Order: sequence, then C-alpha cells, then structure tokens
Amino acid sequence: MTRSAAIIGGGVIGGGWAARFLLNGWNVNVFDPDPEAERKIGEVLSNARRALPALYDNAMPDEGELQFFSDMGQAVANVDWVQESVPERLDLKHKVLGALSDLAPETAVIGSSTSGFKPSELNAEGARAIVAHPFNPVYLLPLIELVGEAERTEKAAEILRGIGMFPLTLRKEIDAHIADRLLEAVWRESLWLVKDGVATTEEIDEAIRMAFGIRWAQMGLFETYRIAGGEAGMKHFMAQFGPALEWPWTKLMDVPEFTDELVDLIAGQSDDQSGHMSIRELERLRDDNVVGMIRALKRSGSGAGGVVNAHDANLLTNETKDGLPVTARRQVPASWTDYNGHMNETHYLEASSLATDRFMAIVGADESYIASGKSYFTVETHIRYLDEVHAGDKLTVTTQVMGGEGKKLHLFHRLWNGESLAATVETLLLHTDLNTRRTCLPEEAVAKAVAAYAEEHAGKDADGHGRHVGQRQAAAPSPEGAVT
Ligand SMILES: NC(=O)C1=CN([C@@H]2O[C@H](COP(=O)(O)OP(=O)(O)OC[C@H]3O[C@@H](n4cnc5c(N)ncnc54)[C@H](O)[C@@H]3O)[C@@H](O)[C@H]2O)C=CC1
Ligand SMILES: C[N+](C)(C)CC(=O)CC(=O)[O-]
Repeated sequence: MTRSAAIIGGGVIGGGWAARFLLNGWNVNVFDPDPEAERKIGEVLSNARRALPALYDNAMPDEGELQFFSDMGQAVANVDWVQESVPERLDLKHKVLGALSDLAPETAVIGSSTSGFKPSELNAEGARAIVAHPFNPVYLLPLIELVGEAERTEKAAEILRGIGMFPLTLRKEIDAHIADRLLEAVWRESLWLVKDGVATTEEIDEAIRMAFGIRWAQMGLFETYRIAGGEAGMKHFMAQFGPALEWPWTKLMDVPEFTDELVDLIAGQSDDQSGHMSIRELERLRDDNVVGMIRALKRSGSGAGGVVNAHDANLLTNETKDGLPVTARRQVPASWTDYNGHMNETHYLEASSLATDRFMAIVGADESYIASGKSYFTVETHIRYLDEVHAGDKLTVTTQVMGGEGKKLHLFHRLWNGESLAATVETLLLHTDLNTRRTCLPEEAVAKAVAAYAEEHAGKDADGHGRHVGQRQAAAPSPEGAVT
C-alpha cells in the first residue's frame, strides 16, 4: 500500500521534503497558508525530478500523488509521517506541533525540521515530536539528524532509510544539533572576516570550495586531519596544531552585531557575486554539481556515495518482459543528454553495460565471484541506435542470451523506452581469470546458469542481431539514420 506523508509548511525545506517523499513513491499532503505554496513547491519539484533520479542506476518508484489542503486536520488524517517545517520561532512551533499531536494518527511519526530547538523545548507544552533536521536540498542530501525519544527515533530512522536518507541519531540533545553547530562556527567566523574587511563574500566562498569543501565531502574533518598528521597520524597532527587553538586564529565566541551597515555590506557583495543568476538557476547549478560529486563518491562508497549505493540496491527488482529478464531500469538524467537535446550515444552503451553487470550477477558472476578472481571481459559490441531518448524517459533493458558455450557469453540487450525499441546492443564477453588476465572456463554453477538461459532463449526472435556496420536491413523498418 502506498504510504503517505503530510508536509506542514511548504517553503524551502517543506518543498524539499515533499519532493523527497513523492519521488520515492509516497503520497504527499501539503498544508501551508501561503497562497504561493503550490507554485513554489511545483518549482522545487521540477528541479528535484531532474536531479534525484540521476543519483541512481535503477529507476525510482512511480511518483506518489501530491495534494494541497486548506485544513491541517484533513492534511494529516491517515498519514504515516508528519513533517513540520514552519519558520524557526519557538512560539509557532509550540502552536503547530501541539495541534499536530492532537490531529495526527497515534501511529504517525511527527518530525520537526527545526535547525536548532531541542525536543525538550519543542515538546514543553505537551507535543510528541522528534527533531528530524534535514539539509538543503532535502531531496538530494542524505543526512537527517534525529533527536528525541528512542522508540520514536528508531521508527523514524527505518522509514527515512527507505527513502534513501542517512539518519544520524544524536546521543543527547543540544541546541543546533551537530551539523549546525559546525556550520554556525564557520558562519560566525566568516561574518567577522567580511565585517573587518579581510575578505569579500566571494573570496570566502573561493577559500571553501577550492580546498576544504571538496575534502569534507568525502572524509569529513577527523579523517582528513589524521592524514594531515603524516605517517605519525592524529597524535602528531594534534601536537603540531593543538597550540594554534590558543593563538588568535579564531574569534568564535563573539558574534558581530547585525547592524544595517553589515547586512547591506554582505547582501551587496552577495548580489555582486551571484546576482546574475536567479535562485532557481542557482539551485539547478547546485543540484547538478551535487549529483556529480555524489556519483563520484559512489565508486568508492565513501560518505553520501555509500548511502546512495544502499538505496540503489533497494530499488533493484526481479522482473521479466517478453519472457526475458529485465536487467536494467533507470530514468534518463539530464546529464546523459547532449547538444542535440537527446541521450548521447555513450549512454546507450552505459545502459547496456549496467544490464550486462546485472545479468552477470543473476547467473552468479557477482561481486563475490569477481573478488574470488573470475570475471567476464567484453570483447566486442554492436549498437543499433533506433530511436531518440530524452531526459526523464524511463529505460527498461532486457537481455537475451544468444550463446553461452565454454568461455563465451553472447548477449543481445534491447533498450526499451516505454513500448518503443530505442536500441539493441549485441555484445560478446569472454570469461577471464583476473590473476593471469587470460581466458578460462567459468565455475560450474555460473556455466550451468548461463546454459539454462541460453536454452530458454534459444527459440526466441532476435531481430537485428548479428548485424555489422553498414549492413542493409532486410524487412525491418529503417531506423532513419543515426539518432545520436
Ligand atoms: N532553509 C534552510 O536552509 C533550512 C531550514 N530548516 C528549518 O526548516 C524550517 C522551515 O524553514 P524554511 O523552509 O527555510 O522556511 P520558509 O520561510 O522557506 O518556509 C516556511 C513555510 O512555513 C509556512 N508557514 C508559516 N506558518 C505556518 C503555519 N502555521 N502552518 C503551516 N505553514 C506555515 C510559510 O508560509 C512558509 O511557506 C525551520 O525550522 C528551519 O530552521 C532546516 C534545514 C535547513
Ligand atoms: C542556516 N540553517 C541553520 C537553516 C542551515 C541548516 O539548518 C542546515 C542546512 O541545510 O544548511
């Protein structure tokens, strides 16, 4: 059964939450008195639709249904999750969380997006909320800080993992949780640097993104500093840089006064730096960069890359189409398209390569088999580009085994875009010993599984297989030239 979430307050963060739930197949009810809420959430959602599926190698579930309500009670009736994202004012949080605790089903988790209030403050007037603090953009960044009663945070963590997030449960409550305490320290220090005329907003951003911003995405602070200690590691690092904490390297505890002059200085510098782009354009630039970085981290499984890999594995399904195994299902990300406005030729091969990997896993040539020193190497591929594919299209790849005797594995992939055949990719692989780098026979279990598929697929039509470049097609309709 489709699960549902109520989003109370649909601004920057509520909009991101709505997108995260919807794109993971949940139905979403929104309550926000702002007459512009529907438009704003629509814009966030269209950015999310182009970014989030690009993280995964498997297709996401069908999107849930989005509904707007003018009555908070109706919005939360029968939902599994309620997420409060109203402005950061304790009196307002009390009012809204109190009402939600009365109106929402007993079984529903009530999460507050608060950046800084503790559960003991939020629940001081009888509410039953936990802190579920996300990061902007909520639909892309996995971290969610959970604070509150253990039974509630455990239930929340399980649900959040199901929508691809990384729950980090705090050991004890503290103002501003973990991440915002760190961010506030950098923010305070940066305000001083601008106020004292040491650096502009742009120079501070360069200092972050040209160096430690990149480092932090993959190893965080402590692992990075351990390496900075050289062979002697963390102790040497602390011996060398510990004393600096008492030098005038930091002003952390003082906060500059937010005078009109300081606000104008910072806002003016920020306009000079980024005013040439709208907020939505900046969001798309940010999203493309974040997707690219997280995809790079997927290779090693570091940080957010590991979280996305785990969710990707959950998205895998065992299906068949036309009597053949479905070996890849994925949504085409904008990054796969080119100057011609359609999927670039390289990604037809990428989709089929994912299908080959999946087929190998299906027959037992999986990660542990490869780790044991055996694998398949591709030695030849022929692609027929039959139809255009566009960003957002959902591709389904089926795999037919044309032959599997001895060391050979001869596959015929079909790339379906809905009911249209977008390409066929015929590929020959040879079983190889990864130590000697020479071909060898597969293990018996793999050989048997391949042979069983070859026998099952033997009588099936495989129109277009066995062709080479420039060969004229007999009866099938012309592909009308190259499409990439
Ligand atoms: N903006 C950020 O970077 C982050 C914000 N947060 C937290 O998320 C919460 C919301 O912040 P933003 O989304 O940035 O604020 P926002 O100002 O963009 O959105 C707040 C929304 O709440 C609506 N609202 C006001 N009163 C309401 C009520 N009584 N019932 C329902 N909706 C109501 C407003 O119309 C508005 O759409 C805050 O607690 C904030 O600390 C958490 C992580 C990051
Ligand atoms: C500025 N902020 C305190 C609202 C930031 C956050 O809470 C998290 C984020 O997304 O940076």
